[in-house]
Amino acid sequence: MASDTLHRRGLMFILSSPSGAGKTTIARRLLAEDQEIALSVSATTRPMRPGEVDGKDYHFVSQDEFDRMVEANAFFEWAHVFGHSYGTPKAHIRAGLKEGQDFLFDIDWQGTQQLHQKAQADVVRVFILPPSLDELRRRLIGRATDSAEVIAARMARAQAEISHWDGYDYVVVNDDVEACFTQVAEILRAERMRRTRQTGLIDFVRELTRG
Ligand SMILES: Nc1nc2c(ncn2[C@@H]2O[C@H](COP(=O)(O)OP(=O)(O)O)[C@@H](O)[C@H]2O)c(=O)[nH]1
Ligand SMILES: Nc1ncnc2c1ncn2[C@@H]1O[C@H](COP(=O)(O)OP(=O)(O)O)[C@@H](O)[C@H]1O
Repeated sequence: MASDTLHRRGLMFILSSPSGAGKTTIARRLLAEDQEIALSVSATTRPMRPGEVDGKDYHFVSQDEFDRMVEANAFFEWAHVFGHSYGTPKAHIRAGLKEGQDFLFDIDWQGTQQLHQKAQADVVRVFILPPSLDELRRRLIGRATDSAEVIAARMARAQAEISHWDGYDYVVVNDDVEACFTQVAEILRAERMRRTRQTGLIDFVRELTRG
């Protein structure tokens, strides 16, 4: 058996950042260019933004529906962010990981801590920083999806979110988007090669060294 065809477990690739630093941009690009990773589509109670698609970017649900999912233990983790509820549905993820499917999670630091506690060996945590707070504000304004109040609230939260940077395995500054994307893609590539994920390696090495 060639070593590059060995079976491996899927990994949980988490991207977090202060709002506006560019994680959605990087995540969409990764999903478009890498056929082996699928988005973990979160449920949220926040209103849909122009350009977003229900079921693709998020499952947009009412607060009642969200509360029912919490009751039914349907989430891996969930948290309140900017006055709305966000949660990672369990469905498909566990089975997918076993079959070698990688999942991308665009979740905040609270969700990252919870996933890491539950599935440490499968989790890779990447934090994206903006080059400056001024540039972060420019990006939030330039994105033109939020009111002035919402932008102010996101800016007010930015420093608190950045303070969680040391709870991540990798930290990447998104100054030039191409350079940032390349770094994130390289992290993913290297993490896939980790010995502990190569579940077929034990048999391969046994075969290799027999006799
Ligand atoms: N804990 C947790 N956080 C989430 C989840 N889905 C999204 N988030 C986070 O919620 C925050 C707000 O997301 P969003 O409303 O899409 O705005 P964004 O900051 O512009 O991406 C971001 O930090 C997301 O990473 C989830 O399922 N769980
Ligand atoms: N490296 C970059 N340079 C300039 N603008 C960027 C860069 N990365 C992302 N943006 C822009 O900044 C805005 C916020 O990015 P987005 O991906 O929505 O951030 P987040 O998901 O972290 O809130 C978007 O309009 C996006 O096009």
